[in-house]
Amino acid sequence: MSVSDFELFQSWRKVLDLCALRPGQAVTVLTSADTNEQTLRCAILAVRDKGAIANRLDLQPVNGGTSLSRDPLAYVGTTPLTGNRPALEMLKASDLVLDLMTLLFSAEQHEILAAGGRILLAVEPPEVLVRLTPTLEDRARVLAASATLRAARGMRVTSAAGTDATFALGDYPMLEEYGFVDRPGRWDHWPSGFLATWSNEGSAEGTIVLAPGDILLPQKAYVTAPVTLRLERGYVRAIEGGYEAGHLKDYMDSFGDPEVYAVSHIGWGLQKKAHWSVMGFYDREASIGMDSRACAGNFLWSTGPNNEAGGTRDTACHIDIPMRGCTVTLDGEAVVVDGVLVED
Ligand SMILES: O=c1ccc(O)c[nH]1
Repeated sequence: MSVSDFELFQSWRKVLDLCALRPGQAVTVLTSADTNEQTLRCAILAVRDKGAIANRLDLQPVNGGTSLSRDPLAYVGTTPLTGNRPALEMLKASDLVLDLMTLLFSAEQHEILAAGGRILLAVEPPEVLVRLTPTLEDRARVLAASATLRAARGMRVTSAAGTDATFALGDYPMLEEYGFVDRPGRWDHWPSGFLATWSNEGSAEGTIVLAPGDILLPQKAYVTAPVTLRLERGYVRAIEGGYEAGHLKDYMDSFGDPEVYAVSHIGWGLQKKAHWSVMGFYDREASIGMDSRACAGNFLWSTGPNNEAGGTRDTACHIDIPMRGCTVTLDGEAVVVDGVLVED
């Protein structure tokens, strides 16, 4: 059900406080055809309430006639900023960009961050934003886990369903998502609360078995029967199973790009306010499924691009796969056991 403007305004104010937005700074709210009007309205009110400048940059949508899904994370890499230098320069000149459109996995996002910009993505429904308003405790939990992951040289994931996969670590930076952007050059996503990195190129090996209840995004599907993915030398080399395996393969093959089968970011959920069940209550297009990506104790892995981590692979197909009931170890030390976070 809906939240009031006042509730969403209050959440925006908390988030902008956590972003250390100061009076007189320039904020650009980036919008397009699918931007939620209430989120936009309350964001601008909160920016003005902080005494900052509130600009809006509305761009024409792209990819709609190419993508097979309306989910903004289903077709990544090209955005309304691609080839749009005037718009890019406005965002690079802003102290804070509130992305209500979705720039994730784009070269333009990197150019803005490299110029010292800050970008906060916020495209979930207003009630999800309010329910998952970030806190300093979320940041503390993500950064503590990040210190452990940064020091690790290997990740192993196992499950009762038959998953046993290994990934070498160390070549890529951390993807620390806690819901606000507290320093220049940082991107984050509200709502979130998870940690990831990329496995060293060519190192992902083993078998991942999706068990009933594991999730495919952007399909927004809980798989109902086992789907087995064979990993060799950093790529998914085979997808075995029933209808859901075929549907996943058909969708990935539709891009006509072998790079879609590369293993992308790997990590685990740390958000205790996020719930596995939420996706089942939403129409497929009503949410991008951040509860599934962030809920504490999941193993979240993905396929496709690595440009977000400074790599050169910018394939447009990105699949996120949050799994339950996994055990995740880093150099032999467990951070998740049977789908439950190991708490210090
Ligand atoms: O916040 C996000 C969302 C999707 C993704 O693949 C990474 N981070």
